[in-house]
Amino acid sequence: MWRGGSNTRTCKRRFFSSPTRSRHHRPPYMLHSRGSQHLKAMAEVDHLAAERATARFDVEEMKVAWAGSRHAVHVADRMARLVASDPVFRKDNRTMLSRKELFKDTLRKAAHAWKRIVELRLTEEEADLLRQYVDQPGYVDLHWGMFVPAIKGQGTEEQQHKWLPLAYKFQIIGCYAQTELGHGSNVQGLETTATFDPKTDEFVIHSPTLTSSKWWPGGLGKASTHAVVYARLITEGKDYGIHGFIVQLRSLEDHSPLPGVTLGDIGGKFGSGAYNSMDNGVLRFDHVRIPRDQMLMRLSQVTREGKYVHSNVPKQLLYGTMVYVRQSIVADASKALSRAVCIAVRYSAVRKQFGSQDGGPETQVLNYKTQQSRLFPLLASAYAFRFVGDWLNWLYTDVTQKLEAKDFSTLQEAHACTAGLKAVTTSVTADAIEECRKLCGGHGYLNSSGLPELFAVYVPACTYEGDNVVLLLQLASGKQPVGTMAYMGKVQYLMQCKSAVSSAEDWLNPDAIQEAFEARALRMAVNCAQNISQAASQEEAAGFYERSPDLLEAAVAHIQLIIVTKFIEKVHQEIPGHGVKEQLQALCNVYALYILHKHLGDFLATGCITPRQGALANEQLGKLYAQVRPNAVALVDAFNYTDHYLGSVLGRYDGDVYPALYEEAWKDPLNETVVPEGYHEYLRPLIKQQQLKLSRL
Ligand SMILES: CCCCCCCC/C=C\CCCCCCCCCCCCCC(=O)SCCNC(=O)CCNC(=O)[C@H](O)C(C)(C)COP(=O)(O)OP(=O)(O)OC[C@H]1O[C@@H](n2cnc3c(N)ncnc32)[C@H](O)[C@@H]1OP(=O)(O)O
Ligand SMILES: Cc1cc2nc3c(=O)[nH]c(=O)nc-3n(C[C@H](O)[C@H](O)[C@H](O)COP(=O)(O)OP(=O)(O)OC[C@H]3O[C@@H](n4cnc5c(N)ncnc54)[C@H](O)[C@@H]3O)c2cc1C
Repeated sequence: MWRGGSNTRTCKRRFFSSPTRSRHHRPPYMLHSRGSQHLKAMAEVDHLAAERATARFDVEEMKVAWAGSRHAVHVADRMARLVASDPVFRKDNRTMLSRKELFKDTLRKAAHAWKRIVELRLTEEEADLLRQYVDQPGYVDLHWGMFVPAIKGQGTEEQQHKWLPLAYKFQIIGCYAQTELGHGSNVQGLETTATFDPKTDEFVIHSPTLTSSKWWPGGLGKASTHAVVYARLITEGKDYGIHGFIVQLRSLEDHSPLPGVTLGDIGGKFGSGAYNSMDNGVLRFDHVRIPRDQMLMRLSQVTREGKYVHSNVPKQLLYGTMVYVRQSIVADASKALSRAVCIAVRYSAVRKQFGSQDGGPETQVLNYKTQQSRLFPLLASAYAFRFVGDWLNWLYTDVTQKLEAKDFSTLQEAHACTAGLKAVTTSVTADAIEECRKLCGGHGYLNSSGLPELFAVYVPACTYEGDNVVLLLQLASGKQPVGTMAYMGKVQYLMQCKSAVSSAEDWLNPDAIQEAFEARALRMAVNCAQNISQAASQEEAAGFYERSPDLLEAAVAHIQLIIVTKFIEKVHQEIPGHGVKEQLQALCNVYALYILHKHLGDFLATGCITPRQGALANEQLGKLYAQVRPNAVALVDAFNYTDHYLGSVLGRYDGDVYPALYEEAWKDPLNETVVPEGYHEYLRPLIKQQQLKLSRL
């Protein structure tokens, strides 16, 4: 009832095409010289072979641990290769396309992807992987990711029967039109109205103000024929709040907007390429009439007479589509983070700076302790997010099954976990991609590194599907000591316990880590509760408002505890493959001790550990980095990404970075001509003028 979509992992992102570039414009030495042969010869070398040889674990088995099963590795491999070998899915020039070219390219790729899906009779799992590897955000993401789930979750059986077959075959294209110009976070504040007219048995959809214009929905601007529109339901003169309605927007014959519908794209967005492949849109209604049966009526109904009837279910089920997408966003966080980390680790193993004595080899930057201390926690976070994503997917499936049986007991827990994990994993991932760019030095700033576009595509995840701060504040309500809150039942013990750690090695004990994280989260929550009641002698809401910055930090502590706990649980399981469990154990400890070190203030202020124990954690962290170092390249190989999917000259599997960087530069449109356009207009007159002035002196 609550979910709407399949649990297939999802991912959003960009595309691109590659305008053919003439090699004639390359300098002659690039075409025929010894330099070119030299570059070719170098390309046959695996610069990372020595790194791979030092790995102390079975990489193939780690691929299974990462992907979840041997079957998952196999399917992902096939789909990644299918995309990488198809010229339509080329993406090396995406950042150089104009907005119009990029959008058309997105339409072309989506159509081609669909053709391949039908021709090859791909399963839903395979089709979704194909969509991910095509790697270009587009209307299909919202069609499959929100429009279909909204109908599944909120539509009656008849409505599903009518609309889903049309959507499944792309006879209609849908989007999710909730956010307005004036309100996004505050869903209850939306202004669009759906007023029931009993005379005609229709709803009249209307945008009464400028701020009621729908604004942001992906796929709305240019592609969608239909939308699930969220509007205030008004019947018998009474406003019953926000409900979903299926509304046709464009003609199925010529794609023109239907009468009373005004719509378009909201304009260019952050970064080149990136999310600009998506047609986020604006939409206004001028008294548009739809049949009554296009209100999504699973949760509540309006009768032929106009009577409002609400089924005996929590009204928050209306938000089910958002919860579904939030859990898929958590799974996606590990994908985006692991891509960035893969690029930064491989490049750091290739890149050398300083350290040469008497002409000897320079130091790989990956050997610098500072590089390790910035990069390895991100590597560990990628694995941590992967496993917590799997757990959240399980939780989501479980709550969905319970809801089908009218058991709503875990609804609040699922909402809090999806909201909190979405907020923490996306914020960390966005920051981490930027950190990976810095870790790659100057070359990281080039589009060909893949990192600028990855960042630009990823960073709105901190905002869409719920602003991260707004979502974290949701954790502060309705806490009961069940599920992931169960540790709160140990309040008496956790409020006074003292960590027994007395050596750096003691921090390798998962119980020591678990206890410190539980005590910190609990004490921060209790402190907040006390401060709120002190701040608000009159009213709790005032105290909540006053202390909301502290609540945010307490919410983050709770979510970090969940991530650590799920990683520890994962490592306790049977994990096949030589050395795989040991590596995951090390990464789990890196993750936990890194968080402890970074948030040391919380642990000290709440008295969970002493300054000496904090120092021991940091000492152990350094030892763990040394343990990770020889395995680092193999640990990112285990993500099993093709060079096509990574889209980065720095992250190439063979580590042959320099020829690739050099080649890539010549593909820039500026290098199409030796003398730039504008030379005769602006440069030559300037130079000549100055020469003339000088000659007069
Ligand atoms: C090429 C062909 C390919 C073929 C492929 C085929 C296969 C494909 C298969 C799958 C593909 C999937 C693809 C997926 C891709 C997805 C891409 C997505 C891209 C991202 C797009 C982004 C879209 C959007 O952004 S949509 C808009 C999102 N908007 C928001 O998130 C708004 C945020 N605001 C809110 O959520 C709420 O308003 C709120 C929670 C902040 C506040 O709500 P409120 O005012 O109503 O509530 P209160 O704060 O008063 O709370 C009352 C009470 O309710 C509890 N609560 C709140 N929310 C929930 C909930 N969701 N569930 C349960 N309970 C909830 C709250 O805690 C309170 O509880 P109390 O106990 O305290 O009363
Ligand atoms: C790329 C992208 C794609 C999107 N796709 C869709 C889509 O397909 N369909 C759709 O319907 N929407 C979509 N959205 C809209 C998106 O869901 C909203 O932008 C998002 O929910 C944030 O809401 P807002 O813009 O109203 O932010 P605001 O709420 O206005 O946030 C502004 C600031 O106010 C703060 N703030 C707000 N409320 C509080 C509070 N109570 N306490 C403390 N601080 C607060 C926030 O933290 C933030 O710092 C998309 C947005 C983006 C960027």
